Amino acid sequence: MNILDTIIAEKRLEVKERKALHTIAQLEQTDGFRRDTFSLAKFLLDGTRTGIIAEFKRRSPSKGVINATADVLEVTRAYAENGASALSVLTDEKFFGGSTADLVAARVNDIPILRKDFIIDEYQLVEARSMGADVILLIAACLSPGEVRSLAQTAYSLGLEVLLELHDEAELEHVCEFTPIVGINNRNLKTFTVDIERSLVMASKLPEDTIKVAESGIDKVENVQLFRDNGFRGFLIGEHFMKTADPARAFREFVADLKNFKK
Ligand SMILES: O=C(O)c1ccccc1NCC(=O)[C@H](O)[C@H](O)COP(=O)(O)O
Repeated sequence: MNILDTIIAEKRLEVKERKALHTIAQLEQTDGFRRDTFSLAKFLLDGTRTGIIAEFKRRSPSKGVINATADVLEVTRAYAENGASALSVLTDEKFFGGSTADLVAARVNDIPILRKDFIIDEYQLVEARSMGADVILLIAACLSPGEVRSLAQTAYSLGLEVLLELHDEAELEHVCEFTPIVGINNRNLKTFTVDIERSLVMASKLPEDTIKVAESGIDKVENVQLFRDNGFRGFLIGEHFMKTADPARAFREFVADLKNFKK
């Protein structure tokens, strides 16, 4: 069993437990359902921001503890105020040290928030809306094409957008009319190897009007520029900021370098 299989097996148990705590009807009564959601597609396409989807990630299966002390409010505010197009907030506790509370805290920011978790059940979509998310992640490596289609359609009916994550050519069959935003994960989630070229290889294989997002292993402004040159509008970056003692500062410096690089 690889790490992704382990995470999904745990997630099935977790979702079962969470369903016993709150019914869907109860979640639908929460504040999250009374707000208008922000559109990730619009924020990525409008060109006034960096395209960076800045991630708040405390730890990961591949790296262990990344940052044990970072404050979610301070870091996500700095991301939002300095040009992030969206936030990605881990809500998985067991493997990433995230929580619902982290996403709720980040909701003070007026930019789209991706609930970064392992979505396998419609109940998690209702939870995502309830906690204040605007976008959910669907990972092709742990869902069938039919499951992606069904979950994505339900997400849109709840006012949520979808970031569909692919890694290789075999997963292209997961793309459907409900997944206009597609991320290419440069990290193989089964082996943890990172190959920044993955996004480039996959770019030309996606439908032409896809809003393309490069994910993982991005630690240089040169990477972002190369992805931009190849038609990418979004860049999901976590560890490069979170591994430092001051992720807010690391983000500001990265954005400044990116602006200078363009000149
Ligand atoms: O990062 C891991 O170890 C991992 C393991 C299993 C499933 C998912 C995993 N990571 C999720 C991601 O791909 C990243 O959090 C995201 O793309 C940001 O990547 P990075 O900039 O390299 O932190």
